[in-house]
Parts: sequence; structure tokens; C-alpha cells
Amino acid sequence: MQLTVVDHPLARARLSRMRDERTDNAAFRAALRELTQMLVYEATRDLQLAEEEITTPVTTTTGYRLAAPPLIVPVLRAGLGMADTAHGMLPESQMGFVGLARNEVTFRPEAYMASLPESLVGRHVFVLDPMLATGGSLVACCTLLTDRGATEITVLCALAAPAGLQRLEDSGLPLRVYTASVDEGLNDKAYIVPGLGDAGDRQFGAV
Ligand SMILES: O=P(O)(O)OC[C@H]1O[C@H](OP(=O)(O)OP(=O)(O)O)[C@H](O)[C@@H]1O
Ligand SMILES: O=c1cc[nH]c(=O)[nH]1
Ligand SMILES: [Mg+2]
Repeated sequence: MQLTVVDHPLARARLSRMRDERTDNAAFRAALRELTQMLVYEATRDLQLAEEEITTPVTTTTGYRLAAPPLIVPVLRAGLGMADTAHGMLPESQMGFVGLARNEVTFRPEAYMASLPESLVGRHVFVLDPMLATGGSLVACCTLLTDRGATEITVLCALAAPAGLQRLEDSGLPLRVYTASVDEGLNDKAYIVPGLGDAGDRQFGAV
């Protein structure tokens, strides 16, 4: 598994705003959108381009477009806050949706929806979820994708815990992970420490 920590000063500043308990829902969503731009920018660095001849007002030249825009899959709820930004940067991409809620007693993810193309053979998939804690949710989501044939998955998250990264590594799934920070660990409620709290509640309010 390839791990990239996007620790650009602008990313660290946005992440700090998200961590701060004084940041309200609207400002949290704004910082997450801005951080998502940086994660997408880094994670798309090696996407393949197709050449095409274009005509400028002056002459003709070689232009470029993405050869195969990835499928974008936000994990509901919290990943929804990254979806529109990622789609804006990858406007030709299709989007699928996976709904998972972690049982706060067992910490195991419970799936409540999956809206994905039937076959993902040959498709590169970008999974969006701000939080990688125990890793249970992302393993569940990525397994749904590989069950449909995906062989190349890029996970974008704001924060990752070492235990979650280890769980993804041990899963053997074909993953690359881009995160803005690898935090210290998990507390006894399986929340990331120092973390930012519940990323769904921080954006949309407590349920
Ligand atoms: O790595 P894990 O231990 O599985 O935890 C991470 C998951 O927890 C959060 O979702 P949550 O279950 O709180 O749902 P929500 O987005 O609806 O709040 C987060 O967005 C991840 O999906
Ligand atoms: O710290 C955590 C862990 C899981 N889910 C969250 O939203 N935050
Ligand atoms: Mg939550």
C-alpha cells in the first residue's frame, strides 16, 4: 500500500481549523473543501493523459485531457463534504455512493446503501472519507469496490490513525492512501487522537 502524507503548509492550516473545537459547522465544511482540493491535486499527479490537437487563437498545438477520469465514491455521511470539490476538479468523472455508519459500541461499520456501477473492471476509483480510524469502514467500502472488479483504488482522507493504516495494509486491497496527517492513535471510543471529533457531526450536526 502506498501512503502519501500531504503536509503542505496550506493543508496543515486547513486541518488545524478543522481540529479546533471552536470552528462551527460552516467553517468546518469550508476548510474540508479547501483541504480536499489539495488532496485531489496531489492524488491526481500521475493520472494518464491523452493527447489531442487543439487550435488556439494563434495556432494549433498539442492539448491534453484525462485518458480515463476516475470514478469518485464518497462514503456517506462525512465523505459528502469532499464530493463536490473532487467532482469540480474531475468534472468528467462519474460518481458512486456508499453509505456506512460505524456502530459506536462494536465500532464495526454497518452498510446502509451502495449505489455503484455494476462492473468496476478497469476503473480507477477515488474513495473520499475524511476519517480513517480503525479502518473498518474503508476496508468495507473498498471490498465492495474490489468485489465489482476494481483493481486500483485511491483513498483520500483528512486524518488517518496508525491502526487504520495497518488494517488497510493487512487487507491486501490494491490501495493508495493520501492523507493530510497520520495522528497519534485512537481513544477508548475509537476516535482519532488528537483528531477532530466526529467528521459527520462537525459538518452536518449531531444525529
Ligand atoms: O475507520 P473507522 O473506525 O471505521 O471510522 C471511520 C468512519 O467513521 C466516520 O463515519 P461514521 O460512522 O461516524 O458515519 P457518519 O459519516 O455518518 O458520521 C468516518 O466518516 C468514517 O466513515
Ligand atoms: O475520530 C473519528 C473516528 C471515526 N469517525 C469520526 O468521525 N471521527
Ligand atoms: Mg460520524
